[in-house]
Amino acid sequence: MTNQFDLVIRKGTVVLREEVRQLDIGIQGGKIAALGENLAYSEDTPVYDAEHLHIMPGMVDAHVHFNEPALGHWEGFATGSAALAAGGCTTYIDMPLNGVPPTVRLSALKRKLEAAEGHSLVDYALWGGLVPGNVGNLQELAEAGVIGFKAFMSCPGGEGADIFTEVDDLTLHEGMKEIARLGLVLALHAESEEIVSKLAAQALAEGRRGAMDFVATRPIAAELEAVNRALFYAEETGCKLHFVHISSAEAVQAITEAKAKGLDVTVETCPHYLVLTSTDLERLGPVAKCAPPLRTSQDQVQLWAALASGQLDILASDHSPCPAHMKQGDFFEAWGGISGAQSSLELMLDEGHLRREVPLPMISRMLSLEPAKRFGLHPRKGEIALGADADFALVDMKLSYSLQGSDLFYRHKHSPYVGKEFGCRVKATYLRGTKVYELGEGVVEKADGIWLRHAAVIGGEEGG
Ligand SMILES: NC(=O)N[C@H]1NC(=O)NC1=O
Ligand SMILES: [Zn+2]
Repeated sequence: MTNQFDLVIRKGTVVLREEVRQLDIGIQGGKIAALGENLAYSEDTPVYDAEHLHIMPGMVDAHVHFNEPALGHWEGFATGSAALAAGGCTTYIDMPLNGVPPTVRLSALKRKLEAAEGHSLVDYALWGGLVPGNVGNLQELAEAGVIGFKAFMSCPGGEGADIFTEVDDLTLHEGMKEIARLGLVLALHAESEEIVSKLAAQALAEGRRGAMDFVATRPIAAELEAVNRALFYAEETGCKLHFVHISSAEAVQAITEAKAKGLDVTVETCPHYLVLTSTDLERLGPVAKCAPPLRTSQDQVQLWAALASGQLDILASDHSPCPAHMKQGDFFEAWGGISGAQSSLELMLDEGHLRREVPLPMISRMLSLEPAKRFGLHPRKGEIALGADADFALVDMKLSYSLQGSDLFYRHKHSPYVGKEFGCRVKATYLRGTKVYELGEGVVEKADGIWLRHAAVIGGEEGG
């Protein structure tokens, strides 16, 4: 019997949840309709020959900052999602800050959705924000379809009168109670404002403005203190937590212990903490400035060990772009945020799998499955399985290249990875069975990405 498929991706090395197998993938109506060793299909079926390629689930990047509305000249949905498509990412979750207004009330969510609609090349979900004064707005945001809330425990920086501000402890506590009631996850940027602001003031007063001076103002202790404080409130309130961009094995350990105690908490790190160090910050300049900052190579070894032992749940880019001129000047004035989203999957395959032999299903779990599950996008997104969306990154694991600025699809073509040698490369990306990127051809023109709401809250319906 032959099946009728819209497309067959033939003989790729497919990264499944627990194993890697050479399989054909039959796609019908944008979904994975068949997975098998020798699928039968009619002669006129379009076929993509993937015999020398690995097929990963499209990355689900739970942490990007696209700057619309209002700051689209930093990065917009069109350019940001094009970069993601080129990097093998098929779903992203946009953070509630670095656009104006920040996504902290329903009217702002509507502005965000208007900016995104018709401009995103891949699918997206949205975070709402928790800030002082908006605990009463969380319910309307949850009902409208945000997948969770994000709060900062240290000052986020940014522009505009309607700025995203860090939470005080009371807001954090009250917010957690409300978010627990709503059943969603609170994502936290965990650095102690008390510690980092005082250290920064001291450094500036003493005229210390270099890379290492900046790093010293945001020590691991500041991360660990904030993590422990938040865990205390989580235990009090029953709120589910997700710690974004954790930079130290010490903080990962504290979170692991909290999990063992039964707290519902997950931890994310970003490729830049695994690939770059504070020495690279000195060498590269503010293009590699982020918060928490890059750590030492010894810290990085420990973070890899934490990853290898299965203590990390999610890998996300924390793509926080800005115009190039904002990455000039001294380390305290320059924008804090790395443009890296296009490279996340390649970085993890290259540095994690090719160089350190982390198994592919494990990498894929952190890039795709866990974020999809944690934020209500699974089973539609996150893995290569029957019935799921046909979202794939097709990767040539032997194609090495040196990343050039001209390869980048960002609005501003700077990244700390320009000049880096990669041992593998994304060859093509498929979103719901449609090719959205192919190496050499670039990205498609048509922006067919749709807004995804939280599956458990809305029943898996896409928005509109
Ligand atoms: N405002 C903002 O995007 N901040 C992000 N940048 C960064 O390096 N860490 C962050 O949390
Ligand atoms: Zn961020």
